[in-house]
Amino acid sequence: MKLRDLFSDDTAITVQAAALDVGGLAVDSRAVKPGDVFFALAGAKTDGARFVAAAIEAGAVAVAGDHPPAGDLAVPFVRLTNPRRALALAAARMFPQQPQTIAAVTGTSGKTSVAAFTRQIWQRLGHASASIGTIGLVTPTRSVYGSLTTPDPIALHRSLDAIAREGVTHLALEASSHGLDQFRLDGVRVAAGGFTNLSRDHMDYHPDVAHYLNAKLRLFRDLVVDGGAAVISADHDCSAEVIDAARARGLRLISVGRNGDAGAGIRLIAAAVDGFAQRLTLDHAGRNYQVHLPLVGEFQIENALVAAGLVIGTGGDPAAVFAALDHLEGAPGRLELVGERNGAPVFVDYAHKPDALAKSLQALRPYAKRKLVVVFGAGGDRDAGKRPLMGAIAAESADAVIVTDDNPRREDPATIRAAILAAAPGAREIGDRAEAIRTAIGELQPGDALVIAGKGHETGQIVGDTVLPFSDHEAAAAALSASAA
Ligand SMILES: CC(=O)N[C@H]1[C@@H](OP(=O)(O)OP(=O)(O)OC[C@H]2O[C@@H](n3ccc(=O)[nH]c3=O)[C@H](O)[C@@H]2O)O[C@H](CO)[C@@H](O)[C@@H]1O[C@H](C)C(=O)N[C@@H](C)C(=O)N[C@H](CCC(=O)O)C(=O)O
Ligand SMILES: Nc1ncnc2c1ncn2[C@@H]1O[C@H](COP(=O)(O)OP(=O)(O)OP(=O)(O)O)[C@@H](O)[C@H]1O
Ligand SMILES: N[C@H](CCC[C@H](N)C(=O)O)C(=O)O
Ligand SMILES: [Mg+2]
Repeated sequence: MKLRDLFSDDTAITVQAAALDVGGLAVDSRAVKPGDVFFALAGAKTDGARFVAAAIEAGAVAVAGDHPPAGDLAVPFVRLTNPRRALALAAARMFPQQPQTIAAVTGTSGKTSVAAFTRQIWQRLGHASASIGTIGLVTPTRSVYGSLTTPDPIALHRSLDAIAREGVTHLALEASSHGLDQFRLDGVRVAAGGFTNLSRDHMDYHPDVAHYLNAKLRLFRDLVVDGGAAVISADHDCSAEVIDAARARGLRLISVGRNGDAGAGIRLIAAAVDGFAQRLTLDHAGRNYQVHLPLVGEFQIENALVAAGLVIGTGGDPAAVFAALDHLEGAPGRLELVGERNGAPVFVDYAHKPDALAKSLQALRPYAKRKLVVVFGAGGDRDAGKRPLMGAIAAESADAVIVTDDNPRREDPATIRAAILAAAPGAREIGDRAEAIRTAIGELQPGDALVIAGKGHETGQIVGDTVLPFSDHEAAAAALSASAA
């Protein structure tokens, strides 16, 4: 590919540079291969411009960025006003194939679940379907774990091209606020955007909630294609603002939930817990549908309806879509029932932020006739403000609380636990997560319910820079079999 072909026509490039052959794109000097264009990006920790010499040394044939690096440059420099966006658009040109139908979902909680549900519904409707997000890339034939919820644009466009060539026609993507803010999804042809909810998260990255919401609104303002669909949960304080953003673009609005529009949207008329499932009555386009949703947790109704809306908004037959909800499987580690002791159910959940923890405990209350027990912690090198909030929520909504470690990273784990414990009177402290899980399971009595929150699908405990193998699923299984012996 020629350098010229990577950029929009209004990008100034000398005639000589325009004809350069380009082999690939790189944002990290350590990943540059001979023939690559190096994008020097100013980041949260450092400035890519500092690594231009290293990139050229590694074989970069051109450098792109918003300011030329100091000193003489041995290769052409392409000046860009928005290098992160230009990078994503260049990646879309370098990896041109995409699944025909792409839906993206944002919101503080529920993205992974909605992406998984959307993939499952499409699959049941007969489409080769994939999802990309926190649990990685999942296609009909393979599952590949990735470290980011929304991958960097080079990795993302490479994956889109690869799965399209493998025959995947439908893709559900998670759009994180970091991903939207950093233009990681630009260049993706998004046919439908989904929005679940907004609560406190990532306050270590976004200066305030307005900035956080604005990042999420980029999905509707900038990314969904003209004439595309906007599927918005209508039951929250922020819903009206999101709906306004979608309307301003003239997108086809599908509002869902108790306040959803029963015409174009999906209105939840009634919901009742039925064992580890829920019975729903829905109205859509003048018809009434009965659904048996095989999932625990009221919040999963929101996720299922957003997913249904995304499939309907991209052409799915409503009756087939609602019938497919009866077969949904939860994403791994999202209020997943992993076993029971003395008749008390044990769940693994990914609640690692205040609202998710509140919703998770609220969802499990009907299953705890005696004590609702929670084991959780909070991540190091992440928003410290959420720690006391989560402590207070646990103390208020659970009957027994064990505070433990959850990826302390470079922070002192005891300090993190202390911040939670200060707001959770009566809570016990057991730093070692396996021991905390063993203790909680060992104490379960008939009528209790336990949720082990915060790590969900994760398979490691990050201590310092080391990832120690750890899985709540395995720790719970070991404790359950030990207590049964
Ligand atoms: C804070 C953040 O989001 N950082 C992302 C951002 O990095 P950055 O540009 O700020 O990085 P930086 O370290 O300041 O470096 C600046 C530039 O110098 C380059 N560099 C640096 C060192 C070097 O030797 N050579 C070199 O070229 C870097 O590659 C980078 O381009 O852009 C990178 C490329 O896209 C991302 O990999 C990186 O994600 C980091 C690893 C991260 O941990 N992000 C998390 C917080 C994140 O994005 N999370 C969200 C939400 C999760 C959720 O709630 O579900 C996600 O989507 O996963
Ligand atoms: N619609 C919802 N409303 C409130 N809480 C939810 C909702 N959906 C899921 N949760 C809670 O949030 C946790 C994470 O759910 P999920 O992984 O689907 O969301 P996510 O937005 O992808 O989260 P993350 O940003 O951490 O990847 C669940 O385990 C549950 O505790
Ligand atoms: N994507 C989120 C996941 C947090 C999961 C939790 N287990 C933690 O480590 O805090 C983050 O990186 O902030
Ligand atoms: Mg996720």
